[in-house]
Amino acid sequence: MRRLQRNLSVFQQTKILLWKNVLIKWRMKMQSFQEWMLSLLFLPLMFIVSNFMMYIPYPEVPRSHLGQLDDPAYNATGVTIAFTPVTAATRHIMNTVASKSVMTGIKLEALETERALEEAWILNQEIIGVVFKNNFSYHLRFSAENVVFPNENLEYIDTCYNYSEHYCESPKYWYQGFLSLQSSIDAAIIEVVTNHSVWEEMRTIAGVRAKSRSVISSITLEYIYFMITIVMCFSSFMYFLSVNVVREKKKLKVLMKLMGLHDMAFWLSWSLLYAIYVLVLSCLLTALVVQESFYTSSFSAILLLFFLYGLACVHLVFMLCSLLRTSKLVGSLGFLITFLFGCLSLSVLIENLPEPLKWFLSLFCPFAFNVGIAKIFSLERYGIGFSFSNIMEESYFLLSTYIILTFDSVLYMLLAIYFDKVLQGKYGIPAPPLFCLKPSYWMRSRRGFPGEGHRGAGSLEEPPGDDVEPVPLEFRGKEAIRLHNIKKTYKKKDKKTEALRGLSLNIYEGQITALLGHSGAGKTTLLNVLSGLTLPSEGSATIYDYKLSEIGDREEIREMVGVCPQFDTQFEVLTVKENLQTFAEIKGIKSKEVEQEVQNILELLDISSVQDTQAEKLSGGQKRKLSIGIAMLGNPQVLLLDEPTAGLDPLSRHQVWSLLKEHRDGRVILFSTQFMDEADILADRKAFISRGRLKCVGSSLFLKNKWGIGYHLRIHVSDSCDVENVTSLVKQYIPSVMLLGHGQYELRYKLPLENVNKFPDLFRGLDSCSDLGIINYGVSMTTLEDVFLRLEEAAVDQEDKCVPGERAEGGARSPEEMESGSLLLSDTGRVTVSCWALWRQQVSTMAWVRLLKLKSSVKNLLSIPVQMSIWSN
Ligand SMILES: Nc1ncnc2c1ncn2[C@@H]1O[C@H](COP(=O)(O)OP(=O)(O)OP(=O)(O)O)[C@@H](O)[C@H]1O
Repeated sequence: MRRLQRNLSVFQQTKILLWKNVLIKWRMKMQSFQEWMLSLLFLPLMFIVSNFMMYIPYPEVPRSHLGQLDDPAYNATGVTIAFTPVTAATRHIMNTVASKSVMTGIKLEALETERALEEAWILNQEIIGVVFKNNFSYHLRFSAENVVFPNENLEYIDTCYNYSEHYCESPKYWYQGFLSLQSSIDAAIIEVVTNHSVWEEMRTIAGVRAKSRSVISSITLEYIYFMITIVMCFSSFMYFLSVNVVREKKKLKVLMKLMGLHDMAFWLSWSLLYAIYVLVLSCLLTALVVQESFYTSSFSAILLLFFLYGLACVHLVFMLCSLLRTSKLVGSLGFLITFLFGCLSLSVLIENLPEPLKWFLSLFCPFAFNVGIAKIFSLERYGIGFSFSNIMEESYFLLSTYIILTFDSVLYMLLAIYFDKVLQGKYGIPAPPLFCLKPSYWMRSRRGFPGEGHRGAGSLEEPPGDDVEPVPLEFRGKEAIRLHNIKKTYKKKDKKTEALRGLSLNIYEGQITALLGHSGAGKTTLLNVLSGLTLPSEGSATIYDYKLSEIGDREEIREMVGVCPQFDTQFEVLTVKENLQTFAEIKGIKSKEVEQEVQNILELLDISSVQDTQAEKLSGGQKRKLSIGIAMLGNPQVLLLDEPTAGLDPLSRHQVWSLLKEHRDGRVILFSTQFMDEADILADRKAFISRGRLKCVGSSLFLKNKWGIGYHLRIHVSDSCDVENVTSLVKQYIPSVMLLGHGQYELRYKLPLENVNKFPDLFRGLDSCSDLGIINYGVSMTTLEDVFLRLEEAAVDQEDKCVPGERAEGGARSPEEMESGSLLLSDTGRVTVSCWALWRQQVSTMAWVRLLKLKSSVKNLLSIPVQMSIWSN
């Protein structure tokens, strides 16, 4: 066995997969083109949105005279002013205000604390509060509806309903008494401190509203369009990424994992490729927004914000891919999350959200990103802009946006790896929810490789019985795979399928073992258990004493096993050679040996001529050969092949047989097949499985003897032959002969096994009676196919006895049944419905199919909380 590089680092595997991803992207030019076209569409869209205001004719609010401070129409009269704290100075100031201000009929209330002031306000909401910080500075506390509502994003921007001056917000300060009170307190302080009265000057203060275009409705609208558009800028990447990742994850990732792929490498390779995509698009977007909207901000600071957001979106897709099974679901949910949380983030434009809620919502990257964008808008209004130079001062908030987006990215990635490990896919063994707390996960067992002095410690004996042929002495102690009472039950709602029902078997090093059985017997399930694609429901299985049930041991097993699954697994757009190179490197074959190993496999399987053909363009047989080649990379110690020659032409089958025979010494080869001749020629040991149980195991000779049907005699005869005469002749030598049937020119007899010694006399007799019309004859031994049919018959009989009146699913049917079944088929191939009815039928059928698919998608979505609740229990 070729010694593979153990513990190939995540970095090395990522590099291999990244290169593969780049190749795939390059080959799928059409998809890449669409992806980029859709992404680049955002540039003109952003341009239009950024200039949106220029296309909407918003009327201006004109400059207007509000009035004079001593005009009683604009002055609050008879108000209650509560002030705090109460000192001699504050009391003096407030008394001066009450006696000299333009405001008339003021009632003063002195309160000890600000808290008392708030409580008084709850009882009487007409109260205006004055909170002195010292003798010269104070806060005015007005009811929210009497002043402009403060907002960190929109402060200093006037809000005017209907653009009419009367409905603007800022004059509230004038009309609701804020300015008169402020001026009065200022005048009182000046008088108290300087002993100089300014009350007369104060009366002449006039209010003027400046001409402006800034109205909240239009500004908010502009922001809303901008923020919703920009938050969706990576949507097209998200969609195409989900399609690629889900497709690869479904089939190829399982196979790559069987070869020792680190989860992290798989995700990182996609992440790195898309990081480049995100970077390019971020540069273009930044160039645009810096030009059109964020004039004073720096290019690099905005670029980093876009980049971190793009990366978080990519990792969000990874997390969804781990949770959901179809790319449509992932794409739709990704879009929904981006849109919903993008919209939700608009709330920061209007409300000051509580900090904990803001932090929580920031766990969703679109929200965190848009909060950052809103903050940049607010900085832009001050003319400060966002840059690295002011990140610790004015833009410190943006620093937290960077940190949150990075945190989100890492969190999504870790969750993607976690869900990928613990959620049950079609293939693969889910890890327990707390797998990372188990020491076996972190510590790999080191019991040495086969051939390092390790051999069969604590071996289980081959299950005894008449149906199991003892192995020759030289194989004793060479048990490489031990299966003990393996059961596998698939449960779906109330339906239970027992694929394996307590199967015990030893498989030996140096032998080729075939698994035979009817369709649905459990061969694939058994190979899946051994490959680590599924866990048995009961029983134990070991490969060279490494237990399949232990996570740590499974890692060791992966290094010595080569698997060819029933389905073909290749990267469709990569060529045969590139596929082999990729898998060879993932397996850990040293880089400088990869080329030689790939050439070797290409030659051994005779596929050198198609080495530069993309896998999707190969014939079924060529794809199968490639699958075998992938399994044989690195010359693994144990080869598990599920129907390796299905779809191969006779010549290719013989090539594969020779190849496997050449590799038999010192290795374990286990394969399943439907072809009895293949098992007969290739396998040293055949294991018949029927309905999940081992029926018998041994060499061809053992099986034929055990289930001995004897020999078949075929006599070719002429037209003049009389069947009776020939049969009597044969009976003279072998009385128990049985006529199986006859055609016009052929008679078929069954000769019992125990009469072999009489065969020479029989042959002599047949030779001497050519006058009976005998042209020639031949004898053939029982084939493995006969054994198979016999075993199946016996299994059906047994099943019938066990469950009267009930036949197991997938069981063999009698010829009579088959005949009656065939009557169900239409006797002609004619279409029996009219054109219009056929169209209706097809439409309703397709609609039904769509509905079923939708149902399965919904089920998939709903299964997530169920899985979660199972863990929590
Ligand atoms: N994922 C699954 N869920 C439910 N039942 C399954 C699943 N996989 C296999 N089965 C059932 O388990 C039984 C054994 O299937 P298996 O694929 O192991 O048979 P097989 O001997 O390999 O058949 P074939 O030669 O046709 O591939 C069948 O009845 C099958 O329907």
